[in-house]
Amino acid sequence: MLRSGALRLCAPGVLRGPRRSAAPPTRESRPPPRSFASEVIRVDLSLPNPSWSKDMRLLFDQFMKKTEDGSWKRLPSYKYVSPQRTEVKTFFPDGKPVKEDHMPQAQLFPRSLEEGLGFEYAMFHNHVENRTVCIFQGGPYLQGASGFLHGGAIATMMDSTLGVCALTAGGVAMTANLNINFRRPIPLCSVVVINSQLDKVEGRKLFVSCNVQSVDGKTLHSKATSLFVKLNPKEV
Ligand SMILES: CCCCCCCCCCCC(=O)SCCNC(=O)CCNC(=O)[C@H](O)C(C)(C)COP(=O)(O)OP(=O)(O)OC[C@H]1O[C@@H](n2cnc3c(N)ncnc32)[C@H](O)[C@@H]1OP(=O)(O)O
Repeated sequence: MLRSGALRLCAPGVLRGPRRSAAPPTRESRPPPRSFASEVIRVDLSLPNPSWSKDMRLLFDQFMKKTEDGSWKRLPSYKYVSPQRTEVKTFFPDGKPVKEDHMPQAQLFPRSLEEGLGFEYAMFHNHVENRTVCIFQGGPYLQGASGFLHGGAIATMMDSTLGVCALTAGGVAMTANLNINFRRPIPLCSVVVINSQLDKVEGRKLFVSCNVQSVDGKTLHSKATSLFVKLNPKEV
């Protein structure tokens, strides 16, 4: 009952079509060929698509209005991060470079599922206030308890939002610690707002926090505090 109720919130068409079956991967889900056109690689995925629900579109439009005076910026987002580099230097002296053969398959994890089925999101950043907001619609492939989002999927989006907040303020950094309290479950296919902020900087340490709320702001779904550590400049 709950499950079907939650799924009705999905935009029409999200659960239709070959995606439900064990059909072969679509062109979109296959690793890009080496000659993958750069315009395909550079598709900005933080723009509305047909899988977005009405709530998601309304929120997106509200935040786009906030970008008009320049205080907020929409952050573009891409699936393929470094597709044309054949060998990528890691940030660690003892880290092995990513091998040439793996790079065409490398995708940003939250962008790796098909449209509407996994993570649909857009982020906005306020440079003055050091805040990043993510509007997030979790699709049917992110189910944990029946009808609700998996905690790992929620953690992924919290980490990503906190990461963007920390990275935008401090440069290259990685999550050292992430402390989450899950307070209320998030119905599958519903939309939530992740509000993150930079709380404190101590040397290389960036302390950030966030909460996850329902669109109407009445339900606090989750809260987190996190530490990001800027990578040692000698190692970058
Ligand atoms: C283009 C697309 C973009 C897309 C952007 C998308 C953003 C996505 C973001 C996702 C980010 C991730 O998931 S990252 C993946 C998950 N994270 C990881 O795999 C990181 C693994 N951990 C590490 O590699 C390392 O521990 C580091 C880099 C975090 C820190 O190592 P380090 O550089 O050697 O620094 P270290 O000396 O240990 O610590 C520095 C200071 O931080 C403190 N510190 C370190 N760890 C902790 C800790 N857990 N809790 C408390 N304090 C800590 C130390 O006490 C020290 O304090 P003091 O003595 O100075 O006071």
